[in-house]
Amino acid sequence: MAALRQHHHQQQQHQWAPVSQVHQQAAHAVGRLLEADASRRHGASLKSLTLAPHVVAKKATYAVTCQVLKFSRLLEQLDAAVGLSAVQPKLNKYTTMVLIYDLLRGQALRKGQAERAVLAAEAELRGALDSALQEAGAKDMDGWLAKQGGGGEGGSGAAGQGGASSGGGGGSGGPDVPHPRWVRVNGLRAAAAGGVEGVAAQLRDHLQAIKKGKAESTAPAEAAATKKGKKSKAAAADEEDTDKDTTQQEADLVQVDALLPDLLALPPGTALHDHPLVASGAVVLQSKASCMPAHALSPAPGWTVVDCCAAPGNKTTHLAALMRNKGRVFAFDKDPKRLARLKANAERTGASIIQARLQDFLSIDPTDPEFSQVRGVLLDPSCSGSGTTFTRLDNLLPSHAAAAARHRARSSASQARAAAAGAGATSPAGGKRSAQGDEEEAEEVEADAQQQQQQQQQQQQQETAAGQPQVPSIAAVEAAVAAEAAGLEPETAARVAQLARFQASALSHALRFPALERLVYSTCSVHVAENEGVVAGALAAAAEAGMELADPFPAWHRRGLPLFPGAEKLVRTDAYLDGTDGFFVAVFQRKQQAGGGGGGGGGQQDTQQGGAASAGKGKAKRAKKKSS
Ligand SMILES: C[S@@+](CC[C@H](N)C(=O)[O-])C[C@H]1O[C@@H](n2cnc3c(N)ncnc32)[C@H](O)[C@@H]1O
Repeated sequence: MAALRQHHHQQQQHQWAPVSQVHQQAAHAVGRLLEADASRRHGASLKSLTLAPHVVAKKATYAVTCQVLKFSRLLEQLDAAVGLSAVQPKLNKYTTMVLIYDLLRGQALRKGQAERAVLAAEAELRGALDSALQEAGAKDMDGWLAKQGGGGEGGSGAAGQGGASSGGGGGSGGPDVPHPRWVRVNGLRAAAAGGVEGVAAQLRDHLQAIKKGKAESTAPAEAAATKKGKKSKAAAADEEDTDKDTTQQEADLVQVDALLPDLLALPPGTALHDHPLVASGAVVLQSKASCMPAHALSPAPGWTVVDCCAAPGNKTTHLAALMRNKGRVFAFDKDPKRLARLKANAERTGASIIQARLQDFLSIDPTDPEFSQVRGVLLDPSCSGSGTTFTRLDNLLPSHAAAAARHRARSSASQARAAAAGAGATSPAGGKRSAQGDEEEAEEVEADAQQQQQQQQQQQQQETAAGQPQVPSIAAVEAAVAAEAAGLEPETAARVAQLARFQASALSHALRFPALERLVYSTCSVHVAENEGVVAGALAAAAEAGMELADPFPAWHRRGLPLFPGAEKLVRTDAYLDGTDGFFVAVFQRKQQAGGGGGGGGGQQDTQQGGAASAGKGKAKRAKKKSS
């Protein structure tokens, strides 16, 4: 502390120089993320803060931010122990954390007086680190992290930078296999590039050029040996085999997705933000999950479609592309900034049939004559975003570490109880609430929910066997939602419940378009409350409107939770297993009428849309008559 005070005194003689730009950017991102996390707000993601176009040295900024977040509690502890940000008024807390991290683990601190201020406290910081590690029973910082049970970076790799990084799971927070870089080929702009195949070929060339550049810079000795003709026969044979492998690898670099024909998978972490195909709108950086809803709606060219909560318009522009810019897409959003982004995206992607409207979707009247021809509706409302945790790297934030620790504690407590029960032991608490009361209560609710769900399923089976009509069971869904809420942080549970209420109102509103043939409801949430819960709540209204659930992707393997009949038609994706964000898609389509002909959109759905168009038209006419 004495050295620090002296340094601080000297500092006051000089003008304060700013910290280096990477440190500054990382500190800004760390501050935003930690503050949002502390107040349980769902703000900007780590990637959007560190890989945004205005960020310089994105890779370094991203890497430092990830590391500082992983060690944030330790870094805060060290800052508090030494009193760095307290003594140095111009060193804010987050800058200090970034600089301490770089001092202890990262690159040597050189630039700027802020860095020098931290350097002046190096001995004290190292002393504080030793004490903190000792207290945690860890040998080093990695050991400290392991003791916290965290550190998984979730396949971050060199995300967004440097070509074909393979990334890596690296801990408990993420899957072993990182997500591919998904890109959607935009048919409205990709013709000049040769369509899907042409774009794939260009992207392959791009990746190979990056690879070649890297290889040349990393293997000068090999290159020199080859030039001088020093290759042995064995080496030449090896090279031939390698060439064959390379051809295969080159083809594998960019693959057309098996489910969605306009989607390409590139190696994880491929940086394309500045690629000309992206700038021209021929390629849209959009994940596989996010591309599912437009395909699930599968609007035919000429349809009138409503995108209820549309901005920034990834799915809206996708709809326009599938409709080949024929027909009309009403795009509503109540956020002016986001709607401005939608308009810019529509412009860039050449989606000219979009009518962007700054309006609360719940305030529009679906029976207004203006909407009498609406045949397709896409509802992708605000949601908790819990399926994007992995992509957003939220697992690096303290609240997630705490939730994971609680989850582990719960699991080991129940294992211990199961073991005790197996040995015929009785609870030492003797029926009273133990210190783990809250955890146990949550487990009891969960067990209760499971029991109710089983009873419900048995009842349904009996009813089916007895030939009774199947009434969708809401009780099982309610039980699952309650069990889920019990396992969440109270603030998160309240937020999810509030979102689910909005989603339910939006869905019932969306079902009111008189000529509706097909409706897609989607979220990037993994919560039952926002997914199966919302759909189950709308089944009665949907049936009244003549709509029923349909399966948009019969070939897709992951389904809705089996909480009610028809849930097998719902589509889910799992961020840890499916190479894309956790996502949910439900499709309602107009019930087929006996003898009805083919309806509108094409796509992969399991049932024809026969009769839907004419039924819709009849309804639309009636609505028009009524309103005039
Ligand atoms: C999940 S985002 C939509 C993402 C969009 N579908 C895409 O793919 O780019 C949800 C959007 O709903 C908007 N929103 C929320 N409540 C709304 C309401 N009542 N009416 C219209 N838009 C709303 C938010 O402003 C936000 O832009």
